[in-house]
Amino acid sequence: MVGPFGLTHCPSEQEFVAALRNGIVLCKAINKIQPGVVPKVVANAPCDSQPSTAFQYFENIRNFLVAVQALKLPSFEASDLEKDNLDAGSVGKIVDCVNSLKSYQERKKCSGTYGPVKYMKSPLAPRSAIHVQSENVTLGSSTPQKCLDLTEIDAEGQSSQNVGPNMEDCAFAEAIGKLQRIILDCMISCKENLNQDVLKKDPVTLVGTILSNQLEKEQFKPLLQLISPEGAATKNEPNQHIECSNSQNENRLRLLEAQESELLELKTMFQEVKVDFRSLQTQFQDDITELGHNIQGISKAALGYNQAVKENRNLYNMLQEVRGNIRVFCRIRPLMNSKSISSIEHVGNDGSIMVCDPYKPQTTRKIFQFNQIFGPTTTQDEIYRETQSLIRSVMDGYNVCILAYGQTGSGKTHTMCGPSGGLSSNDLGINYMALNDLFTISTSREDVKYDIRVQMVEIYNEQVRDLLSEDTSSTKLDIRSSSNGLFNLPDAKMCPVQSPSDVMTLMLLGEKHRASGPTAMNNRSSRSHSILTVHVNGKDISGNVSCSCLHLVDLAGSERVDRSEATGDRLKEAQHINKSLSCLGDVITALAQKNSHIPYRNSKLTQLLQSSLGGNAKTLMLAHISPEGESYVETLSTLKFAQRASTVELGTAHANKESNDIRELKEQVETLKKALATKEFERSSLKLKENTVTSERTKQLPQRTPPRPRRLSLETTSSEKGSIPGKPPKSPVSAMTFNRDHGTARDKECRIDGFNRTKIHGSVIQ
Ligand SMILES: Nc1ncnc2c1ncn2[C@@H]1O[C@H](COP(=O)(O)OP(=O)(O)OP(=O)(O)O)[C@@H](O)[C@H]1O
Repeated sequence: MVGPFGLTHCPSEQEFVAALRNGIVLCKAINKIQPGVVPKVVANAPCDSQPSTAFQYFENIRNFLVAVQALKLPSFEASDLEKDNLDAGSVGKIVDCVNSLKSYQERKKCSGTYGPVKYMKSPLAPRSAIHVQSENVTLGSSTPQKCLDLTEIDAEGQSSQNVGPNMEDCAFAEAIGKLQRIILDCMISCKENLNQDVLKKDPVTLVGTILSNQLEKEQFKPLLQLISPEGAATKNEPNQHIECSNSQNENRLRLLEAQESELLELKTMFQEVKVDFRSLQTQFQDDITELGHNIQGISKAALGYNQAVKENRNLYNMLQEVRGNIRVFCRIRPLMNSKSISSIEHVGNDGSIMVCDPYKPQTTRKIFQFNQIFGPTTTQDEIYRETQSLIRSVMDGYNVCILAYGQTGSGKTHTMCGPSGGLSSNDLGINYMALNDLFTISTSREDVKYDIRVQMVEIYNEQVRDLLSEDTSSTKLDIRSSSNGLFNLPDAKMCPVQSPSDVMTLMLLGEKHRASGPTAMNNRSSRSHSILTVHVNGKDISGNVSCSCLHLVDLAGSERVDRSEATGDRLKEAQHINKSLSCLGDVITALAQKNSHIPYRNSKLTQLLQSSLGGNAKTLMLAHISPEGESYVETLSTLKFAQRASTVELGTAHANKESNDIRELKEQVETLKKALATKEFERSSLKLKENTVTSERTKQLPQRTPPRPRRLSLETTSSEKGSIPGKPPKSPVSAMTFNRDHGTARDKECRIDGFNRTKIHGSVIQ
């Protein structure tokens, strides 16, 4: 059907398969049977065109197999044609396919129909590839079983050619066919591997090498005889000389030239690909370098930005410290309900937070700015680390107050007492960590001796209760106003602590006594405000003393009673909680607006927090928010409250430290004050006596001239003695009033104030 393609009448299986390997013959054949079924056949390239690649040849096979399958003829795998897969099964399949194609063609010719196909079975018995190779060692020594009989197939083609091919022509044609196949095989394998070494060779040398390599193989010896009759004649049959005609030589030459030019083109192509590849590689490297530069620039900018943000925050904190503002941190609890949508839109690393009602997305977003924001993944340790410096300043004599504020269930107790609400020693909150830290500092400072004492109270339904007393029901405490105008709890139990374990025991006791109960918003809701106060008194080796206190306040959570579903006792508690928080809000607002009157007296909570909110303490508010969209209103209210608190200026905090000299002077002042008080007492009783005597005398002698009051003479004498020149003499009454006011004053400022005034009057005493 396709004319001769270089096979002998009885080719071996390898020869047969090799002739079909490029798929050209198969495609041509099937196109004859079914015209156009393989529209594009990649043929052997002419000398002047691009050489076909192994891949393109593979395309031929693939297209052929698709067409065969479409005709429902027995098929084979493309890999069956590969040299390494020449086992009997593969060859058998290929032969079966070709035979069935042939019978299909014959049937079509006879009947013109495409009836069911009966194809011929392969004449090959299944044998292993090793057998096949070993049996076909020499050309022409094949047996009928080992070789394919293509006589019938070739008959048609040969009939059109000259009849009676002589042995010589036949052998030569065979040799040419073999030569073609060898070169084709080599080319295919060269293209498959694209081995640079092969392609680098001079094409003529390359073809020469290929040929000599192949021809040296045992099976091609007869071919060698054909090509080089002299050599062969001397070796084997000296009398049999095969003459090659000029035209045949020319053919061979042309073939070699074609191969040569193909190889050259291949080489050029390879060089071009290499150049392209190199330029691509260079471009890629340039791109990578540029990308690296860009990334470096971006990371530098990011670093700079972070640095600037950090500096900004530090400056802001410093400014707040100088102004003595209440510092505000905000902590966001993790979402408890996975079905809820978060109302937190963004948390910036500069302490900003943006919130939005997720159920009303059209409402405007609100942005708040605090000293620090802690996201839902922040750990207790991280929170403590940020508050540590503040807490540590207690040891340097500063009063410190940390307030946990927020709606019910937002995590205040979690932060202050730990996840278990302080009932377990395994998970700890700021309270415990702070005290632990204070002990660490006290042991590390060997030159200072510290005395640490703890008080723990709660404000439940507007009553102050001692949490460290065994019987809490009977320990209602009264808030007393001290001489310095501040409120305190002199009757609250003050427990000295020596170690963290003492603290733990006290805290567990306190938390056990604290009022808590379940609500719809929190299973274990704190129903009271708890205040843990740590009093620290330090004395160093030179006698300098410091005294300070740390208030750790866990406020009860504000709640909407419709949401907390509080009734009965819970409702009463909620009302008290909300009222006292509202009083706290009023105080904060008044402080923020710098009003002259601050309504501390409106609730027990504000009374007790007066020194922290309006004194010289360092105060930190830890605002807690729940991220659930359902709590958006409460979240907004907490954030607004915290924002207002952050504007409250307390003034620069002072350390309550006294050097030894000051203390001695103060003691001196105290002694002088006492002496003065005694003198005043004596004077007033003397005056009283004198008055009594005078009035009695007046009664007895009404006509007599009234005597000169002795008091005046006394005062004049003393004034003359001790008064400062140019200053008017002081009235003894005013001096007495002063001493009564200041004699009992305990706070530092008043004592210093008292000391100054006593100095003025010191001369009077002297
Ligand atoms: N940061 C957090 N990580 C994990 N769980 C938390 C966190 N904050 C709070 N919770 C959990 O949320 C629940 C409520 O917390 P918590 O009791 O501390 O709230 P609260 O603000 O003190 O409430 P209330 O004011 O009603 O006392 C608890 O189960 C607690 O474990």
